Amino acid sequence: MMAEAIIETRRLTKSFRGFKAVNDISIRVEPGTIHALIGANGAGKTTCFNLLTKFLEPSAGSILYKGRDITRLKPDQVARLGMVRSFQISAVFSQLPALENVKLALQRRRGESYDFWGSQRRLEAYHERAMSLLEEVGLDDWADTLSAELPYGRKRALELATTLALDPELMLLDEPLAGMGTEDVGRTAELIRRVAADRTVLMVEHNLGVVAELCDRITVLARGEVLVEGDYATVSRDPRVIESYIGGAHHD
Ligand SMILES: Nc1ncnc2c1ncn2[C@@H]1O[C@H](COP(=O)(O)OP(=O)(O)OP(=O)(O)O)[C@@H](O)[C@H]1O
Repeated sequence: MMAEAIIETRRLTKSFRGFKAVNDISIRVEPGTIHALIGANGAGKTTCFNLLTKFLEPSAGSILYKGRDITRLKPDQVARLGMVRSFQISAVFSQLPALENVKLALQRRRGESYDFWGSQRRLEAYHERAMSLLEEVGLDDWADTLSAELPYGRKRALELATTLALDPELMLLDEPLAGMGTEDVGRTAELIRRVAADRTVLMVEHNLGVVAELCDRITVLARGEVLVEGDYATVSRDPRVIESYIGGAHHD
């Protein structure tokens, strides 16, 4: 018997005025894996991701999180179940230092109110944990730097730290390497590998080199449907995948 998927879609469909951007997609993400959704431009990756993270309502089909039907839940409800989308839910306050942002995220996880004027003492309780999260993402030397002043790659690392503060079981990363230079790509990929050691990661990513390096399993989408699924070696030599990338307007 197969292990229970951490997240699973069953015949998931999303139509926009009759056009099926996601058409009858059934995907299973196994716990403890790094799983990528890839595909040429317009394949339906973002739509699928937005359905999973509850930013869009499906037209048909269902989504199960650890066997529980979450199709009709709201993003904050699924976040509380342990499924957190990075770079969206974890908004970073640019005028606060990196450390304060992580403390606020820790506070939010506890469901405490958003009172950062009066709650200095309460935030201090999170100091140690926040520092260790910054360390985890390689930002310990940047703790006092205003978030706005962090270099781009470091900003993404901070966003990852604020996501980790919510202690997710499943992290959903939307193009985590987009817009990064080579050095940041290497460091961030390493970071994703590290944070994935004791959780599951599902990501949409265009950088196939990194997908090859990082991901245990890859789902290739084309025209809103699952084209192929498997490890990188399997999907990368599949003629349908090659055709879809060459035939499709992929320009990343
Ligand atoms: N809100 C919307 N209304 C109408 N059509 C949409 C909407 N969102 C997406 N689409 C269409 O659905 C298809 C899939 O789009 P989607 O953004 O999911 O693809 P993608 O694989 O993420 O592409 P990219 O790599 O370019 O981001 C595209 O043809 C797009 O034009």
